[in-house]
Amino acid sequence: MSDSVPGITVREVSAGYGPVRVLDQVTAEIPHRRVTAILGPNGAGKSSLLNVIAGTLPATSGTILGLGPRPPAYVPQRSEVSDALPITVRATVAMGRWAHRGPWRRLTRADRAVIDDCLAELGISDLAERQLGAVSGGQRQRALVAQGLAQQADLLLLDEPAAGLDLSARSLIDDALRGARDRGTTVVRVTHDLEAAHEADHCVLLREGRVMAQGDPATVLDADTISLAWNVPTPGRPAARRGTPAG
Ligand SMILES: Nc1ncnc2c1ncn2[C@@H]1O[C@H](COP(=O)(O)OP(=O)(O)OP(=O)(O)O)[C@@H](O)[C@H]1O
Repeated sequence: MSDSVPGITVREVSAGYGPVRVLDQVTAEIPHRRVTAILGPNGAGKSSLLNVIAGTLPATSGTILGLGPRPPAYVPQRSEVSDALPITVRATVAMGRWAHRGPWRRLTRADRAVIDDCLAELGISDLAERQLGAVSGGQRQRALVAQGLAQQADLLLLDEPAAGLDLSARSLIDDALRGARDRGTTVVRVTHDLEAAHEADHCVLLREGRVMAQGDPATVLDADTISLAWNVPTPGRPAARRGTPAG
């Protein structure tokens, strides 16, 4: 990796909900100024790990090293955002500037330029004056990603930003995340999509609250690892059995 700046280190982090532990001694590297995909089967703990990094789910043990002084931008799953909010698409994206301005301060010309750029980057400029509740789910999702980008944070965390989107919307989001990376942002996205994980610079594969593998997606995501993680058969071979040690 050409970048010598240290990334974020998740060190032996455990976390859960009440007495239930859903992350168990997770140790992972998040390289600086790269796109990292967190992937794994349903319930593996992906969102929980993202929330621990975001600081919204406390770790019961372990530490996160290398977080900068500025708060991260966090883009929630679409399902967590009400579509009944009486707010336009533009105002939704403009909220991303609050981190810089506070909610009641007037937007500057520079803020408006950032908002316009983010709307354009996600292909939703023509929807800017529509109510958030009056655009499609996929368009709303893009507005949330645009809001995250508009924060211009050092660390951008996204929980399944492309879930349920069509091919062209997915590729807009992939391009936008790579653009943010190229401008110096560290991007972490939760995904179910193996293709999106392959597009990332780095991946962390979780299963049952533990890191199963991490590193370069082309190396990590081989057919045997995928088969073991999701408990599905490798083509031409019987399914790997749950809990069976590799090899
Ligand atoms: N608020 C909560 N209260 C109690 N348990 C929770 C809560 N949120 C998640 N869990 C549990 O924690 C575990 C990990 O959930 P998490 O959402 O982190 O997994 P995930 O890998 O993101 O799953 P998915 O792919 O289904 O979105 C699951 O067993 C889930 O049921």
